[in-house]
Amino acid sequence: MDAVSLNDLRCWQGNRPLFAIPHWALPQGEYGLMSGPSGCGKTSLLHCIAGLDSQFSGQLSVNGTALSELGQRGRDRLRGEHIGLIFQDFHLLEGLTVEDNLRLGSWLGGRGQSRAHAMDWLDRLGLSDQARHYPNQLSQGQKQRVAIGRALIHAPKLILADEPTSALDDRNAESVLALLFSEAAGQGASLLVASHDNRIRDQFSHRLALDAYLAEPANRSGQT
Ligand SMILES: Nc1ncnc2c1ncn2[C@@H]1O[C@H](COP(=O)(O)OP(=O)(O)OP(=O)(O)O)[C@@H](O)[C@H]1O
Repeated sequence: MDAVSLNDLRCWQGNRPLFAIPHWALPQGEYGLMSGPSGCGKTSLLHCIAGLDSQFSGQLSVNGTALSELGQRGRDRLRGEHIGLIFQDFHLLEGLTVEDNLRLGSWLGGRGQSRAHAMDWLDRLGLSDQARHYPNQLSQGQKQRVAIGRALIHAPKLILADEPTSALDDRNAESVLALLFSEAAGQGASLLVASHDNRIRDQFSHRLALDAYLAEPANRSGQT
């Protein structure tokens, strides 16, 4: 079974078609990179896969479940239980400490909100000293790590990461990517990263280049 399967998938923003993908799949347990220029629709597609956006037609399946057959509540449940989404702008809750952002992620994912579990994660993320800090007291790299921890603390089977390295220098980009790979491997999860960061391209064996499928100019075909 594939972690993500797209067939004859068309996505829109409002009335504007973004792209049409004849077929693409990410096998379970593997790592994929979705690339394409700014504004081509990478975030839109990640949000469709996560069940946050339903502006698509065709078939989009996550771990064998067709999203079009689920209502909003079913998509929310699928995301809560099986998907970890790392937003491009982190979306950390500014009024909560780092520790409480993680505990909230654990609770939303149905894993309770144990302090020990959150502290264990903060240790793995190298953020134990920042447990009582608020997001506005963190660097970009630290915020990225909190966002990763919050998305992964409930052990999702599919990890979706939106531009996780683009705002980071080489050293931080490398360490964030290493963290994503090691956590995905440790949890037996599949990983789909959306990025136009060419530094990370060669590290993925499965690639979806959205440039090949843009609605305008006319579609070309091709899976890289
Ligand atoms: N809420 C929205 N309302 C209207 N248009 C939107 C909205 N969100 C995105 N768009 C438009 O949809 C298109 C795709 O946006 P999207 O954010 O998915 O692209 P992207 O490839 O992720 O871009 P980037 O690499 O810059 O993050 C863009 O042209 C954008 O302007």
